Amino acid sequence: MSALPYDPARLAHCAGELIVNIRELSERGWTPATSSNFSQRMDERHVAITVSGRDKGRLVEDDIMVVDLDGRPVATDKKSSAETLLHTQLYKRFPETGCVLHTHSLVQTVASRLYAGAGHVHLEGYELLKAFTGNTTHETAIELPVLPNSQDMSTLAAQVDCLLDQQTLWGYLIDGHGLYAWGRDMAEARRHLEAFEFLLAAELELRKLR
Ligand SMILES: CSCCC(=O)C(=O)COP(=O)(O)O
Ligand SMILES: [Zn+2]
Repeated sequence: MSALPYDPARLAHCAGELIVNIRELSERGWTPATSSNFSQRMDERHVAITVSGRDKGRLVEDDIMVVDLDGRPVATDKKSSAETLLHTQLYKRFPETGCVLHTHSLVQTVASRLYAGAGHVHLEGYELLKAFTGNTTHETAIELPVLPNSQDMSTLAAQVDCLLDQQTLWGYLIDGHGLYAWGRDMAEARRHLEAFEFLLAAELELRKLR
């Protein structure tokens, strides 16, 4: 009988799924220099999340820890991601959210710089917009928000909350920093992350050609 407030088998399952997926994203160069962080919901009150400062391409099971929905470590003295609050705010707000992925690819970072002034990236007319849950046609548009960066996670989380009050979102950029994307499970969050990456790359390519 475990004295832990969560199911350790569920943590092991989440850690396994996170590590495999993070390694694949890392191999694409999306997690340079220990950047990026990742999480999965374990149950109504617990989230499995990456430990802060680890090389995300070389994670082992011990690099995944548990926090509650307020971002407090549970039954561990490990330090969770510096950006834990940006994950837990989504789990707290949306019971259906099952996975949050944050990466620092070159495309995401360059796009965040170029579109910070506008405050969003307008993505329209692409077949790949159908990768976002809820979209059934290319004849649609998405405004991907670009938030000013901050070392104060409460400031950033408040800005995200403001956006979520106004619109349905599957992701946002932070200026000079990277991309957050999420979904109901790993497969959906990854599809959203990969779609944003592709669409941002397409927009950057078009800007070069125009
Ligand atoms: C060296 S990257 C700076 C921090 C960051 O943006 C990031 O994504 C990684 O932080 P963590 O604490 O989750 O390792
Ligand atoms: Zn980051």
